[in-house]
Amino acid sequence: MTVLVTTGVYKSFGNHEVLKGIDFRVAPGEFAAIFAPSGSGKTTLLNILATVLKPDKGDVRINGKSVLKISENELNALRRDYIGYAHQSCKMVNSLTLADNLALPLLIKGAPKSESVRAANEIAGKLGLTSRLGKYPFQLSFGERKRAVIAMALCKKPRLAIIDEPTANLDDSNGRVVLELLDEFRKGNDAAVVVATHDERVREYADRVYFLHEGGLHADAE
Ligand SMILES: Nc1ncnc2c1ncn2[C@@H]1O[C@H](COP(=O)(O)OP(=O)(O)OP(=O)(O)O)[C@@H](O)[C@H]1O
Repeated sequence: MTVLVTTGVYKSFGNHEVLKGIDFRVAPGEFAAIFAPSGSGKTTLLNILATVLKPDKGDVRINGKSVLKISENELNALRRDYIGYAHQSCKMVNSLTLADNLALPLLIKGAPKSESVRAANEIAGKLGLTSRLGKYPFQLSFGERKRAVIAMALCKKPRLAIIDEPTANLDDSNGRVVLELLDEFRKGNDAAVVVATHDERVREYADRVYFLHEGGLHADAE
């Protein structure tokens, strides 16, 4: 049983072939780490896994269905209910407080307001953001925004969480808090977690480690 499977995924921009036949899979409860040097196509790959970018060739199957063959409505439902994606750009809604940003994914999923607020408060507590809940995104540090977008990705309890550089912009101790939370999340929810990272500490948590190099995804030889 798998949450996500890609087969033979290719992606080019102009004549620059960035991904050259990516085969990847992740199962429920599994933590997969992709080590990727800057410019190797990490964001391109994560965007494809999260369904926000289409490959030129190959297939991406999520929850048993090819995301290239389902309707736009089904795709939106998949993104809303099944996938939590923390993109490296740390996008938040600038006109909403941190508390409202955190509650938003659950409200969009259709959860009652009380449940959304409770879940937002809970995850803010776990990530040391409680004192920042009333602040707007522009009032947050890079590290706080990083933790906020991870919280937004996880608070709706997706079956598939895709987190770009979970520990970037974080000090050692906050980085460790985030990695522990991701580990607890996948174990507690039988969810698949996929991260792209440069942080060697991620190896302690990952079931599978890959390298993205020259357009190919290679399993760790260790
Ligand atoms: N929309 C686009 N149009 C043209 N070229 C693009 C586009 N998106 C990415 N690229 C190119 O594809 C290559 C891989 O980009 P990508 O953003 O996936 O790299 P990355 O590994 O995430 O890098 P970084 O870690 O520095 O963000 C780069 O050479 C980039 O310039």
